[in-house]
Amino acid sequence: MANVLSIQSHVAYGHVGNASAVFPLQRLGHEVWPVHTVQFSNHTGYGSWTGRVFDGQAVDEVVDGIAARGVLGSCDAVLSGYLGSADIGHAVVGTVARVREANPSAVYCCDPVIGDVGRGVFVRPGIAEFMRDVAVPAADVVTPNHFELDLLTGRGTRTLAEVRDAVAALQATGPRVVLVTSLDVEDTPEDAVDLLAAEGGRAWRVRTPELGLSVNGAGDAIAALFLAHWMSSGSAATALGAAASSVFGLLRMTAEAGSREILTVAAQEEFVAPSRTFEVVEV
Ligand SMILES: Nc1ncnc2c1ncn2[C@@H]1O[C@H](COP(=O)(O)OP(=O)(O)O)[C@@H](O)[C@H]1O
Ligand SMILES: Cc1ncc(COP(=O)(O)O)c(C=O)c1O
Ligand SMILES: [Mg+2]
Repeated sequence: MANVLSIQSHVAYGHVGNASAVFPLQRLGHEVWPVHTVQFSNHTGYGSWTGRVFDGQAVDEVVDGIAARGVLGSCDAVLSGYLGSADIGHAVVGTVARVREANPSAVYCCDPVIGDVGRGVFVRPGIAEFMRDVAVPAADVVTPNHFELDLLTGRGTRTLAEVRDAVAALQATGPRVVLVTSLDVEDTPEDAVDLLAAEGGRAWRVRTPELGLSVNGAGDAIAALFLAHWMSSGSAATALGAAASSVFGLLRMTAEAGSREILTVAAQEEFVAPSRTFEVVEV
């Protein structure tokens, strides 16, 4: 079981950021040390929300307090997501350096939350550049969606071969492991969603049905699950299959209930024993 320092947004109502990532990790038996980059009433997909964006100092203060407990050396992973500001991003990367100093085998998983197909870029100016130039190069594992992969690599990938090239280009900047979510390439069927994971010059794909819903927070859940399964199995292929199957189960229940928020709590069995598992194919 791992100790995961999860530095992400928090919402009071609903499930994005830490409010999406923390519980699945706990349900799998991991300890999570959540540090919040923002505290909002609800996710920004609603168009209006209250609450505030914290700053780098606010993140540093909490990490200082954790360090004062003498436990940074037992931190196995840092997970980061929605940042709020580039200043917070610098605090995250500074925290990663502190954790690695205390535990050289700790890993950093960066979910480079920038935007999405359709919605475009939904973070503040400067965040995309910060992700590309600072956070992603510092990471061991990154989990962009297809839109973010293209943006980070300055490409417009349409085929699996182009995606693999872009993933290799991203790996050349630092991260060993890449998970691309919501992959939509030329041979992706209309009614399907692809995901691709790459590690050590190899890549694997999983294909699930596309569900008739559009939700926020699925990316935050899949990044957390992928990291947890990658740490426990040591295999990107295994982690891909497990994370994709769990998130599919979560979203299938969400779609059946017609809920605007993902059913993180009600669908908790899906994190432990997905009701449907999908084949992992090397590509
Ligand atoms: N409408 C959907 N139907 C099926 N699976 C989905 C759907 N939306 C999200 N997912 C699953 O959740 C994963 C993460 O969602 P995604 O939208 O890519 O994350 P993000 O919110 O970071 O953009 C996708 O790769 C896919 O496996
Ligand atoms: C506060 C906050 N955090 C995180 C996210 C990321 O959500 P997703 O997992 O859908 O990328 C969003 C997206 O709306 C958000 O508003
Ligand atoms: Mg995302």
